[in-house]
Amino acid sequence: MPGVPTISLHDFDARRDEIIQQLMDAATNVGFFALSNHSIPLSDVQSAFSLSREFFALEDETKAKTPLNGKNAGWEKNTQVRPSTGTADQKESMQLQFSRMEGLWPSDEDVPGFRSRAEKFMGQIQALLDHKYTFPTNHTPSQPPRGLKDRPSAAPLFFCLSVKVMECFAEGLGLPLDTFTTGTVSPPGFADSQSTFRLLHYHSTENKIFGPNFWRAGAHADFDVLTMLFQRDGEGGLEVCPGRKVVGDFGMGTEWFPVEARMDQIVCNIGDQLMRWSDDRLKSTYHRVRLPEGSESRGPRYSIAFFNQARTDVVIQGPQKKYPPVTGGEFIAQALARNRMQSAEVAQAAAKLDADRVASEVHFVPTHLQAVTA
Ligand SMILES: O=C(O)CCC(=O)C(=O)O
Ligand SMILES: [Fe+2]
Repeated sequence: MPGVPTISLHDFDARRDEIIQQLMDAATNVGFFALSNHSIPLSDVQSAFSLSREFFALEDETKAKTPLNGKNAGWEKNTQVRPSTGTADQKESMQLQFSRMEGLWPSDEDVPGFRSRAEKFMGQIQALLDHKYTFPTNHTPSQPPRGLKDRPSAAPLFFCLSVKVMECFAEGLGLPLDTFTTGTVSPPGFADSQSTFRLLHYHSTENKIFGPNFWRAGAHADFDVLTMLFQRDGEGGLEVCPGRKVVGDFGMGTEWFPVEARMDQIVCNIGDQLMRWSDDRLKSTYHRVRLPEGSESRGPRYSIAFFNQARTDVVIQGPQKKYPPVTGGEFIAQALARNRMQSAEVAQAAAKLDADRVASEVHFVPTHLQAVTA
């Protein structure tokens, strides 16, 4: 696929140095890459999509029993307005987290086994750290890099996929190996994780006519450390715009590359938190999901995203101290405030220009990454 390299994780331990090099190249130049031969079996990805389809097939009134809360979990439909468009994304989504989910799990009567099925898959992407794996929440980037062999033996870590990849980035940047992993993964008993698992359902566009500025997901960059996205074969539409530094607001007017939709690969992108944590070396990149065009299927599109987020109290600061320190909680709060202001301005301006272009139900609801007060 042009623009977005595919990186194979086969023989991970033996090829670790080569993989780190490839990840660093992709993250530095494109901000996006697809992982093949990763550790998550295809049958488990298929099961996760079955879970998603079972949930979204419920009546809206049933899904509304677990509405999007102020803490970034729950269900929303047609409410996410991107600052880049001023219109609502043509989708519904269900967001889940590792903690603070009281009253937000769909019941077994509505979707049998929803919680255990979701948590099993979430754990395959990002598991909880073993309780012995205790690191200070405030990392000191001046610490010398620690290699794999130096991991304290009393600190075993479940080798889930996101930990593997984030350790590679830490090592590639010359930071302590656990910088982004203990920075994002909570030990048991801690409710400070902000990582978010998001099931997405983009509506069928059969017999629908849209104005010029409607998108399945308007152009945006993610706020997190690392996003991992699962797609179904042939359900395309995701596009990326590499080169954030050289493009104008929201990456408009420059070249967009399609990303192939393959269920056997995981599309990953660097988010704003990792860009800042790396003093801008790794690039958070604009992306969007367009509506079907021409002879393409007008059917629905399902995708699943996992956002690896900095924990609320972890300090994000790069080794060169290019930016002042900020905690994971503050970072999200600031990003949301900016988003909210821009969304409101853009929606207002668009409404003045052409009222029909702004869906009547549009109102701002916090995006998938929301400030969390522990
Ligand atoms: O569904 C997709 O392909 C992308 C979703 C996305 O970019 C997001 O939710 O941040
Ligand atoms: Fe995104």
